[in-house]
Amino acid sequence: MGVSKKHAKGRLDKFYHMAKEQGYRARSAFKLIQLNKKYAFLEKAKVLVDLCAAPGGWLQVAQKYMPRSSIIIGLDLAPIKPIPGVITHVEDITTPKCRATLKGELKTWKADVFLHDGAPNVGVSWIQDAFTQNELTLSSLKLATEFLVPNGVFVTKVFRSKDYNKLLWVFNQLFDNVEATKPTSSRNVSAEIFVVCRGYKAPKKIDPRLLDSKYVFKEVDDNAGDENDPKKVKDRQNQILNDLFHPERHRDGYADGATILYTTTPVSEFVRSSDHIAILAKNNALTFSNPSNDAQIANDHAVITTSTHTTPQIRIDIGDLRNLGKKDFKGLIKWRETMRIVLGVDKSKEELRKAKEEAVKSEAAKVEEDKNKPDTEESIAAELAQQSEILENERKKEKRKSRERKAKQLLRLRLGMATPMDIGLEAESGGIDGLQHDDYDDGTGVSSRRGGAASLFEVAGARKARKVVKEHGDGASSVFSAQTENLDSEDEDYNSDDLNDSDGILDSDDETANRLGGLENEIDGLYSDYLRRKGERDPTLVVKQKNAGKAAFEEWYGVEWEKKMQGLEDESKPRAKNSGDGDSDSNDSDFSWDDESDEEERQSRKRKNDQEIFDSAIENDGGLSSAALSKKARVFFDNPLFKIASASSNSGMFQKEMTVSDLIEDELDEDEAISKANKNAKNGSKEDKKKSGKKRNEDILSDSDDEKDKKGKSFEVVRTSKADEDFEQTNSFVLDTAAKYTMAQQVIRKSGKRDLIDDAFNRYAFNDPEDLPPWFSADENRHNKINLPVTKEAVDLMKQKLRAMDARPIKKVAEAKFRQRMRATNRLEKAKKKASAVADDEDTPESSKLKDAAKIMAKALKKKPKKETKVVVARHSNKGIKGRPKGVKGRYKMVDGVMKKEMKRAKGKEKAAKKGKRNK
Ligand SMILES: C[S@@+](CC[C@H](N)C(=O)[O-])C[C@H]1O[C@@H](n2cnc3c(N)ncnc32)[C@H](O)[C@@H]1O
Repeated sequence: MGVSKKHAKGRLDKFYHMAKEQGYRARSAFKLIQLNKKYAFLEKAKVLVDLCAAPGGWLQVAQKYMPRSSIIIGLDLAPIKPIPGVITHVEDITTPKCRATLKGELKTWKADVFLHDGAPNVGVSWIQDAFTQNELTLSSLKLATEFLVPNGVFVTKVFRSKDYNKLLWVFNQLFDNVEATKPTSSRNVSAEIFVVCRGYKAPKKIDPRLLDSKYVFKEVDDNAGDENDPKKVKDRQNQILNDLFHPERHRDGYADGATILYTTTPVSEFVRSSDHIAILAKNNALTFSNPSNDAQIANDHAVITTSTHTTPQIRIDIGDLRNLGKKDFKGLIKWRETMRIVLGVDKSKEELRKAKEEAVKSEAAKVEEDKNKPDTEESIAAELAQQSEILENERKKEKRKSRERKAKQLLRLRLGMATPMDIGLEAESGGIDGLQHDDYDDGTGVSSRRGGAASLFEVAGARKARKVVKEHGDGASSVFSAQTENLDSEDEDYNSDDLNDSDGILDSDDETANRLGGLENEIDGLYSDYLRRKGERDPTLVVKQKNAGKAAFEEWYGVEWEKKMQGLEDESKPRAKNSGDGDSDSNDSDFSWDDESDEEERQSRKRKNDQEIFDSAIENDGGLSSAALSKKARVFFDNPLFKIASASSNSGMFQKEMTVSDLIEDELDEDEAISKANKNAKNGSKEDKKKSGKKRNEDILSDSDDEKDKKGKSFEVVRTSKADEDFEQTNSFVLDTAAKYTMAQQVIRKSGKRDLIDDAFNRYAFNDPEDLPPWFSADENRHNKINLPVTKEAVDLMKQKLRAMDARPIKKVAEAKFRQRMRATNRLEKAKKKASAVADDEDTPESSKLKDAAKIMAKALKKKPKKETKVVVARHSNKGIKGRPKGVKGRYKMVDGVMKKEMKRAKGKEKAAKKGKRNK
């Protein structure tokens, strides 16, 4: 069969491979095998005629299954390669010549079986274009009726269509038993079906109309009259396309009206027709034939054949439309579009573009022409109105933008992010364009670029700025109020253009002041809330702030302190000025967000300022009232412990005015005292040690009054009498050192409290072993072992890992094992393939199939015996030779006599050892 590989590729299925394996020329061989399996007509047949037999798959099957020395004749349009015991002829089965050839071969014989597997196809000269598939079937039946023995078998391929039933009816007239069947080897997507007609009636006379296609089939064109309805044409095209791309829809047969006849259409028609999809669907092939000798078709074909776009692939595709895939169809449709351009039916893209350009040009020329026409009064008025509207819109837009800018600027001013001087200058220069609104945090009113701690002072700065604005007199305040007004009207104006008209109206001064005050309070309130929330959310903030030099300011003394500080700060201002620190006033106002190099300097100045404020606050207060404390701090200091402590000390919470530097010094002193005490405890006599052991804590905490005076520090003497020791030890916790202060801070946090307790256990509390009770020492000796900073589980895990690492085979061994496994897998795969080929072999009986497959698998699984290495002693003729010794096949190893003896001895020892083991 002349089918190109490309077209056959879709058929490379199981039966294709099986046919290849078993030496059949066509996969269709399995169709006959399966039909014969069902109806067993080959084994009994002596004479068989195969019509449309090329390439000869069915002939091979017939030759295999029919008794020896049977007569097998094959006919086809295409030549068939010789098959032993098979006669073949190149014949067209529809011609009388074929009939004569057959008669000449059969002579007086009649055939027991007639086979027909004909299908019109490309690759041979299709002289009978007008013949259809089922007409071919009728032709084969005609031959069969002439040469078939009574009771003979006729097997034919039929395509399911509306003609199918008509054919069946004809078969039933001539045969006793007619059965249609579809072997599994026949593709589901194919509409072919096989009809096995048995028991030929061999009537003496057959009505010629029974075998005449004109009478048997009658074509009805269901689509007649639809051509003028574009919707129907489109729908039909879609339907056809769908069918083309989804052939599996035809599993149950083609719909009525769809043709399966071998039809062709001239290529020219396909290219020119608008119903090209239908042409693709209807026809088996497009040809360059011109039956009506039409001049245009001839011309088109000449152009198309010579065109470079008509590639060999396109020629193959148009020659066999039935075998095309979706991609091929798309390719053909694209090719058609190109051909239409080549033939001048459609315009190319370039031409279309040019046409479009032309159209645009002519339109522009028309507009130009209109322009040059003298203006009428109405057109001038309309144009004027249009222009003024545009101008008005632009003006409004500009106004809105400037209002927004001003509002933002004001907000910056209030948050201390800009100075009134800036505003004054910028206002004078007609706007503040350099401001970036990224610098805002709308939610809290606090700049996103500054840390929370610094913000407190920035709010103060903002207030200061406000003050300055007020003091600045009319000019500055008017700018300020103008901006305030704009900020107030911001909500209304931001989104509404309709309110733009009120832009220029300013409120009175009173209203401005009221609004300003309200806004100010609002911002203050928001900021206080923000600080409080932040403090509550982040317990570590206290420590952070302390580290930043703020000395737990807000957390310990509450936000109320902010106000106090504000007052102090305001007070300190003139002082700073008086002291000649000319920059101090401009500290805040000079700061610019963009000038980051000044940030550090500013921070250090701020810290200094804070320290001053903090110190003076302590000076003024001499302690802190509970009202001034934050909620957390208040809860902490409400503990009766502090009340007792403060009552006993009678000096408020801080017994002396302590500055941050004092606290640090205290801490250093305390450390000194501890180390001193430890030294004494170590170096002194036993007695001293005892004393120091008992009194060490006292010493550390109380220190001598003299020393106290010397240092000028007021350390509290904690213990007054032995009886009070316990009570005082627990109740006299006074925040008089930095260490205690830190501890107090730690107590606030839950985890900190826990850590504090844990850390309080001190194994060095007793330095002298004699201080310890004997049971403690014994216990200590028993349990005091080195405590590794790793858990037992972690060590065990590591041990396991190391063990696993040790157990891993070395690389070479692993590789060898892998190679071994791969070889085994490959062997098994091969065996599986062989076994499945055996299982699929239709010719082998089931019982032997199973045995064969089992044998193959067993062979594959069997371990190959290790090749033995022959030991050859290098003596006599083998002495000193190079290469393989004579008469030795396979693997060998040359050894000298001594080596052989040694090997023997080693083997003997091994054996003896084994024996000994067994005897034991
Ligand atoms: C599907 S193939 C047959 C395959 C065949 N049964 C085998 O097993 O090898 C169909 C064959 O019908 C042949 N054919 C189609 N029309 C024919 C005709 N009018 N005369 C003879 N052979 C024809 C084609 O040449 C083609 O080789």
